[in-house]
Amino acid sequence: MTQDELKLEVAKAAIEYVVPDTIIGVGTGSTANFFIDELAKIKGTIKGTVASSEATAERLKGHGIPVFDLNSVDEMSVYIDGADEADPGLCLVKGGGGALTREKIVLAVADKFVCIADDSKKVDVLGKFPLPIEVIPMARSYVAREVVKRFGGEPVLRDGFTTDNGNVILDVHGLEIVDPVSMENELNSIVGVVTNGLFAARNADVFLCGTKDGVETITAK
Ligand SMILES: O=C(CO)[C@H](O)[C@H](O)COP(=O)(O)O
Repeated sequence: MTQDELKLEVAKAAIEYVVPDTIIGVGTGSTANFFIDELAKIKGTIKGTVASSEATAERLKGHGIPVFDLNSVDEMSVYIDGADEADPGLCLVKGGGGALTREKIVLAVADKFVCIADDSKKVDVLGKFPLPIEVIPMARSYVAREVVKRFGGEPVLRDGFTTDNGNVILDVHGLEIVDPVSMENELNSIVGVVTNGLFAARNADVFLCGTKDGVETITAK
């Protein structure tokens, strides 16, 4: 099975978690795109969606799926999104597509987080994938120095990339992430950091993991 076939399988499986007559939070990335295409087939059963990026909003609207401004939404049954890494406790690294901040905001409103990914994203310890940090542009050098001072690693500016919020991304290579919750909180306390790609303080509730033997449903250990 190709990676795209695995992504399609988890996207289909995620449809089971779509609650009729509610608003659904939708993530960003290639796996989320497969989910959007599946959601289009049952669009009449939901009230609508909130998108975690401009790209996702565009794809949803292209299918004729209603997209609400988060400020007009106070209840969301589920948030469905991909990940770059998932550990056994379902703490995640996200932000490979640069949408981490809006993803975290949309997730904050949702009752449940269903992560969808192929099994290449399953890891024992987070940190092989460079950790994205969204940073206010004028603070990038300061934040990079602080990250190295506090955690080590090598922050690299994502060249030519601006987030939907007008900010830059530092991808931190070579981090040893032993305590994802405390690292997430401490990184967020550095002035100039908008947010970082650790989804640990609020982790996934369910991980639908695409394997060659089918979709494995994993809940946090
Ligand atoms: O966090 C993300 C975007 O900011 C994505 O969920 C993550 O990068 C996974 O993407 P893909 O499904 O394309 O592998």
